This record gives sequence, structure tokens and C-alpha cells, in this order.
Amino acid sequence: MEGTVVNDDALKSEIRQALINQKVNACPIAMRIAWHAAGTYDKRDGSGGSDGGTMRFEPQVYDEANKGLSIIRDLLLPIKENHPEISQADLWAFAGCAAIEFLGGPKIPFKFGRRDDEKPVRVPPNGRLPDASQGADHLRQVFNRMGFDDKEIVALSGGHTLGRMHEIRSGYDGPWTHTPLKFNNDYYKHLVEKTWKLKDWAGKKMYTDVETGTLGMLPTDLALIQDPSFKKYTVQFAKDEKLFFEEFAKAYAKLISLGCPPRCNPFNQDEKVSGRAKASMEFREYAMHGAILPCKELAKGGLADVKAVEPTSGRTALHKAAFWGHPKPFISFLVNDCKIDPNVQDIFGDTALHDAAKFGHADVCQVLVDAGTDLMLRNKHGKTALEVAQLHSPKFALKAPPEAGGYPNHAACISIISAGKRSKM
Ligand code: HEM
Repeated sequence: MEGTVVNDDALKSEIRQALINQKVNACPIAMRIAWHAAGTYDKRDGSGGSDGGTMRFEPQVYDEANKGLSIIRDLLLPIKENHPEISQADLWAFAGCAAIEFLGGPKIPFKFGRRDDEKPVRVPPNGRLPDASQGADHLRQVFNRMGFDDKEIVALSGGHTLGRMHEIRSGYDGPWTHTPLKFNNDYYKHLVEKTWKLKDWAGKKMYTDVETGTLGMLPTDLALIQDPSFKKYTVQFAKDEKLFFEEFAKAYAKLISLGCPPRCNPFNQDEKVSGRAKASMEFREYAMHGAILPCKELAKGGLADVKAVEPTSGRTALHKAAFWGHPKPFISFLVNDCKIDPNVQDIFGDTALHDAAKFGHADVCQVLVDAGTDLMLRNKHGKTALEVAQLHSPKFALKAPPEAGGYPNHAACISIISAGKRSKM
């Protein structure tokens, strides 16, 4: 969504809990939903792709190729409910990237900004995803339609290093590698090094390895060693895992931004951080560490935009300094000289005062109350800064060692904020 600010790390850890727990490891299917949402793209008319979150609608939701994906949609639903600011389309795409990373794969460049359509106005027709029973020509037809070349087709097919086929869903059965929960280049190594024969079974035509009879390959997988141009890349990726990771990350990042607004494209030059944005980022970083001199340097002559918020968290330099309880003169510099608005709320709805109150930084609270923070502002949990101080007072009592800046003083925070409230009545 336009202007969505997301704390990637926090979101990633919620996704990790949903995908990897005592009941499941749903990472492979998370990667698959992102690919299926994106793989409907047609470059000729710009239709399809992950923007719109169209897999929520008929007929796409019932496409044969999407069988079984309701499981992952349901697993991710509580996260969507917890984060109304993130579209389902972004969540599926991001969960796929996170899943790849959780299983040891490359970090996929990613940008938020996909929208959820409210009505099924852009749902692509079914049947655009590849048919596993076919060969190289079909793969080219489908992937060229999306704008991918041979190297990218082979790199993307490496997604089959994860997970397995399920007879009940696709009519095929078995894993591609012996380590289906590890992202590596074994898929290519197996294609190149093992001997594959037709699987002797009543199911759909597929291949199995002669050696163990436990692995599987689809006809489209075997096309990667049957077609000379595909084979060249398959052999390269089998030899060089690093190269595979690089090419996969690039192609997958491109895949999940097909048909999406330009802000979702991580390779879009316009979206690169400008010099001033970089200086502003550094300013926030120094503020977090309480480094006053570098902050003053960056503030001088407007080198940095001192009021800028961190795009992923919505936090100002003041939030960061307040959180760590830096000394009064520093907080006062940020509020009074830099004129950072103490009422800015981050994506959790917290003001700098909420952060200071949570950790019992009484001196910081004093400056922020004096600076006129609106004491009635509530965070996403519905709490004012005073309520946050009260809530955390028993939890943190006498826990912080003196070298971490002294013991937290929630009692003082409570009385400072209460006095501030009374004076405004
Ligand atoms: C090249 C054309 C492709 C074809 C024909 C194809 C076909 C299939 C089929 C038939 C299955 C088995 C589904 C099941 O029974 O559960 C499958 C699973 C899977 N596919 Fe593909 N796929 C293709 C490309 C891709 C790409 C590009 C990716 C990701 C980059 C991908 C990722 C996966 C994953 C991770 C699974 C395992 C899911 C699980 O364990 O539940 N596939 N694919």
C-alpha cells in the first residue's frame, strides 16, 4: 500500500512462528504461494501478477494449480489480522522471501506496496501457470510471457530444491532432493549427476532416480537437462551454488514484483536512497547510540532531514534516543533544537514518551512532557504512556544493571507523566 511502513524484522519473526513450529514447517508452500500469485503475469497486456491479491477470488482460488494453497493462506491469516496495514498481496510475497531465507537460501530483495483489490476486477483467467507434464517449449512459452529468459527459467525452477510433490494435490509424488527443507543446489546436482527413469506407478508420468527410487522429477524438470540451452545453466548451477543463489534471488525478486506498482520493484533506480536520505538514516543511527557530536554535524546546514522517520518502523531519531534513555541534554537537543515532533507515533502507535516510559527513563520523560507531548495518545494496544509505565513498572523493577544506564525508574516516570496530565486539566 502507498506509504506503508513495515518493520521487516518484527514481521519476519511473526512469519517464522507461523511457518515453523511444533506442527509444521510450511516454508516450501509459502514460497509456492508467492510464485503462484505472481506467475500469472502477462507482459503483453500487464494483466496478472501479485498486485491485487487476486488469488482471494474465484476462479483463481480454484485453479487446479493452486490446490493445497488454502493451507498457507489460512496459516498467514492471523498475521494479516494483526497487521491491517499490510496487504495480503504483500504478505504472501514477503512470506515467500522470508521462507527462502529461513531455510538457508539467499536474501531476496523486496519492497512492500502491493494492494489488495476489494472486488475481483483484475482476476486473471485460470491455466496461466505451467503444466508439469510438458517440456522445454511450453516452459519458454509460459515464462517468456512473463518476461523471463532461459537463464532465469532455469534459476527459478531451482525453487524445487524445496518441498515435495503430493499425489493428493497435483497427482505427482515425492521430493526432488533428500533435504527438502534446506535451500541448496542439490536439485541441479541431482538433475546432472543422477540417472532418471520413468517412475513405475499408476500416477501421472514422472521420473524417479535409478539409485534409490525415492526422489522425483517432473517432465518440466527433466527438460532442464534435455534442452541444450537450459542444460548449460543447469550444469553451471550444479557446480556453483553461489551463482545459483545470486541468479535465483534476482529472478525471484523480479517475479514477485511483476505487474506491481514501481515502488514494489527493488531494482527501480528512482527508489534508491538519495544522499540526504542516507544522511537522515545515519542521523537516526547516531541518535540511537546517543552520539551528540555526529548528530550535530549532520543536522548542520540541513545535511540530514532530522525529522525524517524510518520507513520500515515509522520511528524518529527521538524515538530511538528515548528508547535507550540517553541524557537529558541530548533529548532536549532533539526536541528543542531539531524540533522533532514528540507526538509522532511509530507503526506500533508509540510516541517517544511511550518508549521512555516503558523502560523507566525518568529524565527523558521529563523533557518529553515539558516539550508538550500529548499525554492522551494511545498506542496500538490502546495504552497511553502513563499506562505503559504502570504496566512495565513491576516487570522491570531492579532488573537493569547499573552499567546499562542505571536502574529504571518507573515510579518517577509515573509521577512526571501524572503531574503533566494534571497541569493540562
Ligand atoms: C517450471 C515450472 C514449474 C512447474 C511445472 C511446477 C510444478 C509443480 C508441481 C506439480 C508441484 C507439486 C505440488 C504438490 O503436489 O504439492 C510443485 C511444487 C512446488 N513448486 Fe513448482 N513448478 C514450477 C516452477 C516453480 C517455481 C518457479 C517455484 C519457485 C520459485 C516453485 C516452487 C515449488 C515448491 C516450493 C513446491 C513444493 C511445495 C510443497 O512442498 O508443498 N515451482 N511445483
